[in-house]
Amino acid sequence: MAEEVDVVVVGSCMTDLVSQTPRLPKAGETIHGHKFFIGFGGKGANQCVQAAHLGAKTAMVCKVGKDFFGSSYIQNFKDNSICTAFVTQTAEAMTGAASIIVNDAGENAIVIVAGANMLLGEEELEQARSVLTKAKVLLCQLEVNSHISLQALRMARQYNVKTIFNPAPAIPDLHPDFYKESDVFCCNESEAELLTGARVASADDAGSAGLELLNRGCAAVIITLGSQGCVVLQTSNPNPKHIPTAKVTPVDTTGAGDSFLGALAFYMAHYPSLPLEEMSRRANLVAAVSVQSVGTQTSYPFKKDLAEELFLKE
Ligand SMILES: Nc1ncnc2c1ncn2[C@@H]1O[C@H](COP(=O)(O)OP(=O)(O)OP(=O)(O)O)[C@@H](O)[C@H]1O
Repeated sequence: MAEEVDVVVVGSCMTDLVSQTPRLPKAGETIHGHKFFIGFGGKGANQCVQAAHLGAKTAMVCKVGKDFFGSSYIQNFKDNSICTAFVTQTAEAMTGAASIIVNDAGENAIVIVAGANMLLGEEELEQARSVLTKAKVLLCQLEVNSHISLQALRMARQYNVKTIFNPAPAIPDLHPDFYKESDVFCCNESEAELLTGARVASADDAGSAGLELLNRGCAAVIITLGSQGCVVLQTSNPNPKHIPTAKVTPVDTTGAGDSFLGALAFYMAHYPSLPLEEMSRRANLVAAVSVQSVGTQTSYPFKKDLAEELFLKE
């Protein structure tokens, strides 16, 4: 099993509990909503699911609660052909959950309880060592303890596994080694702003912020720009390259960034000789499909839904 995995994600799982209401309740108030649904989310799991939908052999290293949500999440991974050998269940905390209220105007109020995600520890990383050090790509974010993400990146790098780090949700005092351990450091505009202190409102701004991040020691930087696609910079070619995405009518952009990252991991694992700009162009097009339907993981396209040109060797 371990030898077969292309993409390993060390990261989070969250159950989204979504209520749709006419308006957001005030403190102490009870109101009636008109719809409730449960979704599978969490940045780590989302990215893993997108990579799997494109055909990558994936494994998730994460922790869920010994509860109904944790067991359902494990089944969700299995349904998406993701290896669950390194998904552990704990009785010490509940599965991570996001309680989301969305009003008719599309505004929301969200409470996230990271729960079991924060209990993912060094022991679980050690148990996953065999798979993590033999994979082609490791993908990490910041929805688990940051020292676990950093340790996973270090472990992968020692074995020449390509690393993608997504500093989300962003923290202002990011450990400097995160840059050095990243083959690709990929963030969105607001994360780039927080990390550099500079405003990022255009592709040009993203180029300048990207250069600053690149100078902190990563091999490449990608800043995603929503409907404007992304900007790519590499130490081998530090001139920022703006890569536009498809012009589409978005229906729900939730999780677009995770779709992009999952797709990028797939391309780095399956087509390692493609230039990073070309991988980013294709990841843009995959994410552009995801914004055209509702939901997060449920909006992520499969290989069969996409143009053949996205799977050409060059
Ligand atoms: N309106 C859009 N039209 C086309 N592509 C889009 C659109 N929004 C997002 N994308 C695609 O998704 C990628 C990631 O989007 P974005 O930069 O908004 O990430 P994000 O802010 O992390 O998203 P989210 O927080 O919603 O997951 C973009 O680089 C682009 O390829």
